[in-house]
Amino acid sequence: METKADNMLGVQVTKFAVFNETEENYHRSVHISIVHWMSSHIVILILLLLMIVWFWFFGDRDDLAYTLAQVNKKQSTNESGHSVHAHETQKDFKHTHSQTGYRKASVYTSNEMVQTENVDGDNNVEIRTFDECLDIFKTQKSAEQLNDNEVLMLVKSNHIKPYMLEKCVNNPERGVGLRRKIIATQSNLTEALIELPYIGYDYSKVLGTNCENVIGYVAVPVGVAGPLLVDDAFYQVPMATTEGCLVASTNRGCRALTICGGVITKVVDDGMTRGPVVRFSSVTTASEAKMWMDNPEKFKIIKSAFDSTSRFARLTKLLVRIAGRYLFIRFTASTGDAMGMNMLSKGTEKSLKIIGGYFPDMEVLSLSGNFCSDKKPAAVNWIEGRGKYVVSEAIVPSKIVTEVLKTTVAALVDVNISKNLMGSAIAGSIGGNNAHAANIVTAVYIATGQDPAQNVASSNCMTLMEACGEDLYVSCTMPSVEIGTVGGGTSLPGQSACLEMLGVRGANSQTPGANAKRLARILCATVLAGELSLMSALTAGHLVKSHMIHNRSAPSIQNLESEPSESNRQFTNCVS
Ligand SMILES: CC(C)(COP(=O)([O-])OP(=O)([O-])OC[C@H]1O[C@@H](n2cnc3c(N)ncnc32)[C@H](O)[C@@H]1OP(=O)([O-])[O-])[C@@H](O)C(=O)NCCC(=O)NCCSC(=O)C[C@@](C)(O)CC(=O)[O-]
Ligand SMILES: NC(=O)C1=CN([C@@H]2O[C@H](COP(=O)(O)OP(=O)(O)OC[C@H]3O[C@@H](n4cnc5c(N)ncnc54)[C@H](OP(=O)(O)O)[C@@H]3O)[C@@H](O)[C@H]2O)C=CC1
Repeated sequence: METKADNMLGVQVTKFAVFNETEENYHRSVHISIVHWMSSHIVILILLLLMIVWFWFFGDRDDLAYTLAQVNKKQSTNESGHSVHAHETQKDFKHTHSQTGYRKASVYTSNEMVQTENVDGDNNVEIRTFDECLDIFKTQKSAEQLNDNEVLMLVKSNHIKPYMLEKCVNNPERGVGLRRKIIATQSNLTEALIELPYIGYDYSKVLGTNCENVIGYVAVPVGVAGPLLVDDAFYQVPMATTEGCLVASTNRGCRALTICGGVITKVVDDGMTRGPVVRFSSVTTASEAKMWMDNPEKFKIIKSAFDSTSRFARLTKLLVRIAGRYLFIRFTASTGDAMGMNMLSKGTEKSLKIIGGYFPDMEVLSLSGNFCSDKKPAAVNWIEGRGKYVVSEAIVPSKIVTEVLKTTVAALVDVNISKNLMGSAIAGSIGGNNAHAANIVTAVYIATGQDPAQNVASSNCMTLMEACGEDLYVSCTMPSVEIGTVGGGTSLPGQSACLEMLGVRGANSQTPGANAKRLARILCATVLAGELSLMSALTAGHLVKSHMIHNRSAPSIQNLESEPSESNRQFTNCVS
């Protein structure tokens, strides 16, 4: 018979309860167990030391730092009953390996990312008096020398605005961490924030450019579609998405297009727009002002004011519409490599001041009067264009249509007419004569730091398919691609890496605007790839099957269903 008992060291001591066992025998068995326990731990320690030495010389030290931090964390969790102060641990990572702060952040477990477990600050750190802290803050004009508790005290007393924390402590990441503590306490969000990472991001690039009141960042997976042959150059196109199947599909389109000799693209027009609304005292002065602005000589006066606001923005056109005593003036300008919305706003404001000098009764109601039209569905962008006006085309041999796309030329042409032309007409669509241009536009926009809200007009697209002998002629026309390689989110670390992949990062020093145009061409060619693949899947009846495989096999989704359907089970089994 055998029983087990736990001793104080946590070692399980096996005690043989024999009826005639003596006290001495029992003590001997305890000693033997302790010696066994110690020797096995010594062996583990030696192995650990050998691993450290190996990693130090041959391995990725960053991973080693991570492993050691895990061990430390476990120890301190055991000792204190709660997790270690993650901030310190992760700060060490950043110093160990400059590039890894960013990389490691994505593999932190929930507990390592949490900055809110001690929401009132560090209780072990001494706090100076309120007056002392305020005096330091005021004389140094900075809260850098104050500890977290002291900074939080000044926030509570309204001496530091929570949205100014980064500036006040002169440390963007510390500022973000402090803000998380504040909102965790105020709004009881400690648990909610656990899985929102914030460590290891270069917030110095964000401040004043991309986001305010920052509490972290959301990671989006980036897939790659390619190689795609566009105008005799090969590209690997980054796509940030959470829609399983989208990258696979675009990749299939890229494969078909690249085998068949690639895509030809052209940018046929280029001009970002801003359309203010102004009001006059009567239709008489409003119409006089319209005629004045339509006069090419007067246009020169407006242009000179507009162009003075930027080294790159150049006014090319004015489109003036009258509605009673209101005028809607659509300013169009080329904007170099920038998408150009800030530039257009700046130039338009200056121009309106000049126009106001000639028409004193003109009242500027709003710098944006929705005639631009930015981030809203509008026919004006479809008809007049906005940003880059791009077209792409390819001829796909019938053999590739059959072998790579698993369909036929006739079926594609047929479904393109009934779905993308007739179906969109029936739906009353404007700019939506396509299958899923928005899918590709949005994924590339998120990856490359474009303004994702501009997927509205940027996704305007007409997909055309025709039989060309036995082969397929396919084209995409996109009149309003709002895109840039400088400004906005394009200089953030991950986003600029994606632009670099395409060879279009930043400003083109020789020909300003060439990088943005190239990016627009690559986008239009990638849309063509996406259109080709989805249209093929639809004609072949493969849409649902492929989404069950690529879009629904994560365990998290399966757990949502108590009883998986027969088809789900079938496809999940297929994948595993
Ligand atoms: C999923 C496929 C591509 C399978 O398509 P398939 O032909 O069965 O795949 P395959 O295994 O024969 O591979 C063919 C090629 O596809 C690519 N490919 C294949 N698998 C992968 C993968 N895992 N990762 C990367 N690339 C992949 C790859 O290029 C591969 O070539 P290979 O390199 O093997 O020689 C196909 O069924 C498909 O394209 N389905 C359509 C899915 C789609 O386009 N979804 C988009 C979203 S739908 C939507 O949101 C819009 C909608 C539908 O509502 C709009 C509307 O109203 O129309
Ligand atoms: N204000 C608004 O109405 C709206 C703003 N936005 C936001 O606007 C931002 C984008 O504005 P945008 O005007 O594109 O960018 P920016 O505001 O960043 O302006 C671009 C800056 O880059 C400079 N620059 C340097 N090299 C070049 C080059 N080769 N080509 C063009 N510019 C160059 C420009 O110089 P210079 O100073 O000489 O012009 C300018 O200062 C995004 O964050 C977007 O989300 C979006 C919609 C509306």
